[in-house]
Order: sequence, then structure tokens, then C-alpha cells
Amino acid sequence: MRKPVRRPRAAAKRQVSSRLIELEIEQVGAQGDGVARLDGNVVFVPFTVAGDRVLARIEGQRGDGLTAALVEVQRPGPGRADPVCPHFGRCGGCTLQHLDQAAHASWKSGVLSLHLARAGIGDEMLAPLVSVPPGTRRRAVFAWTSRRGEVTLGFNARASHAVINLEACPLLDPALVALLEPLRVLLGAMVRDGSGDATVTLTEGGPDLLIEGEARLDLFGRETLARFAETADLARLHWRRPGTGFAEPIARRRPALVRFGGVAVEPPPGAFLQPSPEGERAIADRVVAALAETSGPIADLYAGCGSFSLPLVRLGAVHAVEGEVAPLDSLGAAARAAGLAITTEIRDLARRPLTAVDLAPYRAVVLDPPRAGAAAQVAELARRPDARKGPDLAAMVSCNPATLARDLRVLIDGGWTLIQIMPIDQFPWSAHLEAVAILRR
Ligand SMILES: C[S@@+](CC[C@H](N)C(=O)[O-])C[C@H]1O[C@@H](n2cnc3c(N)ncnc32)[C@H](O)[C@@H]1O
Repeated sequence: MRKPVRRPRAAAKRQVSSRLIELEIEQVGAQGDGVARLDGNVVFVPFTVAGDRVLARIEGQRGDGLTAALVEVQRPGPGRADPVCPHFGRCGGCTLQHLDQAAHASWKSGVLSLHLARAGIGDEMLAPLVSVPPGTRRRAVFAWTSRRGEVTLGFNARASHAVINLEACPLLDPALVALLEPLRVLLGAMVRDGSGDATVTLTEGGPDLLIEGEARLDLFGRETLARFAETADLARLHWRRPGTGFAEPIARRRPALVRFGGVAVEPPPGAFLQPSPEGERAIADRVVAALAETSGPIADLYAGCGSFSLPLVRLGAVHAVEGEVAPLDSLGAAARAAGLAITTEIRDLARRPLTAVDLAPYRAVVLDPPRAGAAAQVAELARRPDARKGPDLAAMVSCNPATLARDLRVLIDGGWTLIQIMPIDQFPWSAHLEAVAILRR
């Protein structure tokens, strides 16, 4: 029988929607909003902490609860902090700057515990949270719009497609913030009316910029962009029209290198990289330490440009598998140049996961899937026709605690044991959380 969906009591909502109500916030929920109760209804109030007494106004409905806007904090709860960013409240990038460091850390670990508990996994193996400091983010995707040459450039506003004209951002490396104003001037000169995005990555050669916009470039456009690459001292500049999949190279003044395990790689324009070098090192160090006892080949699945393959190759030969051609080409070129024992394979691991037979030669496996997780791949890892063959150590890296817990459940049911799970806060002040789980069988 289907479980009846509990709807907020309509009468309660009507009654309170036009007036201010007082609420006691009981906890911060899994999505980062404070949770209170009103006449038997759950009420979600953004920008509040446990213990706050607030004045709020009911605004709508979410799932089987109500949503309310914070009007005033009447009595602050413990764990409240003053937000450090002038855009806080409007910008969708950070939603939790009103939590102090301790409250933030305990909330993030709590969210991971909650997802593990929902999958029937205890949190005995949960390691303390590793926090990556703000101001270190090396990669950002900015949205931009130009109206009559007036450019708005920044992040999307909270729950909206509107763009916040970013003046400051305590999360970003200051070198990224310094590019915002020159980029605004450039886009205003290039595009009178239009919109798009701009991905900037800080590399050893300088900023690597990929602009996406509808405009078809003419000679003037290309010259304007090339001049910008000079004045902003970029490593590379590419322009891409949406839907074409082709990034036109405009300038390549220096190689846009990043280093993984000491080996230089030049990622393709706009490639996925871990958001900060600090976060990437924390994850890679954990993965390498956990797999250090491995004697034999390692499979690195969802390998990207090789952020784990390259540090891992000092332990043994690595087979890197990835769905996108361009990042894997970058990794392949770097490995060949350095003479490293890394083989590469393009493969869609959702449709064609490595089977138990494919996995038989490997002693250890690393998985770092996108937010959707690695359902098909963990199902294969959980099957093991011959107990003498296949990996007996696994490191699972994830940016989504919900799919991580789901996938861990499948592995545990398939005979794997969870040895440790380490939350890594690469996304300070947001509800996102990275984690590395180590398993053995
Ligand atoms: C979270 S990123 C991790 C990349 C890399 N490990 C790193 O740390 O930079 C996930 C990677 O999985 C790849 N990917 C996404 N879906 C995939 C699929 N179905 N099959 C194979 N790779 C996929 C993406 O292209 C991306 O490189």
C-alpha cells in the first residue's frame, strides 16, 4: 500500500500566511534550513540555527512542510556567527555563513551520519571533518548577462536564475575575484545583449578562461578577446557557443598546467577539477594512504584528468577509466611524457561498468563518480564469482552523501567492510559535502 503523503494543514497555512509568527528553531535540516514546528507542521526557515527564536513569515510549501522567510532573530541560538560576505542572503553560493565554525562542522558531519543511518550504516567509522579554508577555491563557473552592454557577472541568486553582480567572494582565491571587473568590461564590449557563463581556473601558467556565449565571433571579437588575454595575463582563452561542444582557442600564451602527485597535466578548457588544491590534496592523500598496502594494479574509475591516478602510480600500475575523451587525453599525454605506468580507457561506467571479470586483475579500486553516484559500478563490485580474484581494497570518493550511502549499502551487502569514512568540507558555508570512504573485503 502506498504511504499517504502528509500535506501541511491548509487551514494552518491560511491562518498564518499573512502575519508574523514566532518560531523556535529545533535543528538545521539536511538542506541547510532551520527546522521549527507550528501546529503540527514542520516549517523550514533559511538562515537560522538551532536555538534561535525568530519572527518569520510563512511563504509556501516544501514537500510535506511549510517554508517561511526569516524576518528577525529575536534571540540568537548558540553557534550563530556574523556572515562575512556582503552578498550573503541573496547569493546562492553560500547559505550557511550564519553558522560559526564549530556549528558548521558538527552540522556537516551530522548530515553524513544521517544519510548513513538512512542506509542502515552506523557512524562508528566516521572520522573528524577535514575543513578546507575559504579563499582557496581555484575554479569557478560565473554566470553573466549583458543588457545594452551593461554586464552582470557572478553567481546565481538563491533559488533563482537571476545573477548576482559579484563584488567580493570570501570563498574564491583572490586572483579569481580580481578578474571579475576586467571580465565585465570585456563582455560589455563584446556582447550588447546576451548571456552565458565563464569558467575560470587558476593554473601554474595563470588563469585559464573559457567563455560560453551565443555570439558568433568575427575578427573584431577575436582581436578583442586576444587583447584581453594579454592584459589579464591569462594562460589560455577559449570561446564556446552553447550546444556546439567546441571550444575555439583564442589565445594560448602559456600552458595551463596543474600538478597531480607532482606530475604536470594540461586539462582541457573548462575541465572538472576539485575546487581547491587543498581539498584535492586532502582527498588524494587519504586515498593513497589507504591503498598503500596494495601490491598490484589499481583501477581508477571516473578518473577525470588524473587527480588520483597520478599520485597512485607510485604504488603500482594504474588503469584510468573515464567517460569524457578530453580529460583522459590530458592524463594520457601527461603519463606518456613522464613515462608512467598508466593506461587509459574511455568508457561509460553507468551503461557499461567494469564487470566482476574485468575487475579480476586489480588489487584495489578507486571510484569518484558524479553526484548521481555509481550504482551500476558498485553492483559489479559487490558481485565476486571467484573470491581469489579482484580488488580487496576500495576508496570511494563522493560529493553527494545520499548516493554515497546508497552505494556503500550495496558494497556492504556484497561482502565489503567499511573501514573509515572521512568527511572533507571542500564547500565551506554551503550544504555540499565531499567524503572519502575506505572499504576492504
Ligand atoms: C567528480 S568527477 C571526478 C574526476 C576526478 N577523479 C577528479 O578528482 O578530478 C567525476 C568524473 O566522472 C566522469 N563521469 C561522469 N559520468 C560518467 C560515466 N557515466 N562514466 C564514466 N565517467 C563518468 C566525469 O567526466 C568526471 O570526470
